[in-house]
Amino acid sequence: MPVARHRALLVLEDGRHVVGHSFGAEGETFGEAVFSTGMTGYQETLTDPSYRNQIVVATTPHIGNTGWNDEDDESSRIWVNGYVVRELSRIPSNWRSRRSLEDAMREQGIIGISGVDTRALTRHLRELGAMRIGISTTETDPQALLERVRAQPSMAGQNLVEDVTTERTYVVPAIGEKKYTVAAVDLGIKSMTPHRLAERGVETTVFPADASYEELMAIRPDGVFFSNGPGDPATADAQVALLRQVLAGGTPFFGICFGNQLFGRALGFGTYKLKYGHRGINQPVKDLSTDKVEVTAHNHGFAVDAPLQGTTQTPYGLARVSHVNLNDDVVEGLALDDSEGNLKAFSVQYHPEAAAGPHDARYLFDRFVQLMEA
Ligand SMILES: NC(=O)CC[C@H](N)C(=O)O
Repeated sequence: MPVARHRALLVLEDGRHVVGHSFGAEGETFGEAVFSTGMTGYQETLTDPSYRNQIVVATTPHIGNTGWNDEDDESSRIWVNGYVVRELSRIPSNWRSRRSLEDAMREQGIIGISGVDTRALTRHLRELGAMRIGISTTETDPQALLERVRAQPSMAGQNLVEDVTTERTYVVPAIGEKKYTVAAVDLGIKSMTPHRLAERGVETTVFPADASYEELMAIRPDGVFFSNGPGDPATADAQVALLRQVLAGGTPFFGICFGNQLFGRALGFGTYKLKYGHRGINQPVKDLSTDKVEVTAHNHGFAVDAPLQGTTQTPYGLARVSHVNLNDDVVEGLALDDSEGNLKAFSVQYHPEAAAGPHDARYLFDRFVQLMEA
């Protein structure tokens, strides 16, 4: 049955506007417009806390085909501030589906707009860079909405860790025999990450982002993990200070995405905002230690500024870039070696946990386990 749809208005901060159809909740919403090229995995994308204060534009023209299930959420809720699609599937069909994408969005108050040429919008964002966006199902005047879009803060300078981190410490048990204990700092963690560790015999204790070094060490961890997360890494000084204590103490460390950016800052490198970021599940990354290329899942708008070649002396050891993006040479991984050349700590900018795939980068969890073993 075709649904009669209300009008929705989308306005970008440069004044470009599009009229489409409302889906999900009604009202008005703002954020940073970012495009994702993943053809699958919208449920994982929408529930990724790293998308806090962002409105996702799906380049894939047909979204919602497999509905919404009870298993694939990456966290307790949808985090995006809005969703922009070309065409919404009218009949979701999958054996695991429990409700439609639209029902899930409506239940959680998330505003969507369909009927938008999202490929044209993406080309525009690629040319001009990520920008602020507003969607409204109540406003009809683009100029009025534009003024409210321009009154929003930009993503640079936003600290969003407190919005997404867990209030209480919790434990994700190992699957099968427990071999290692990891202290994970939740900066916006996705549930697949402790799961990948659990599959390898790791029990993960997930801590709030304001946990102290003493609290982490109280569980006598074999390794410390810093998760992905939303916002500007330059605002997370407290967690950078915590990470420096971990590095000085010598506990093996692994970081993903935001965790990679904070590792970079802890080592003395800077971070900067990319023009439009990497979001999708087909980004080619080269592991500089093996020269192997892996196809990887990404969601980042910031990156670490570090020399691609050579090593950098830091108070914690010798730092080097371990992975690089083959599309644009962006730093995709960092490693820290001790004076004997043994790995002490490492991180990647992309997502080896990749719930929606691809799985090329899963070896990184094995690398973390090997590091704890050593
Ligand atoms: N997925 C993430 O951890 C994102 C990190 C950071 N918020 C960025 O946009 O680059």
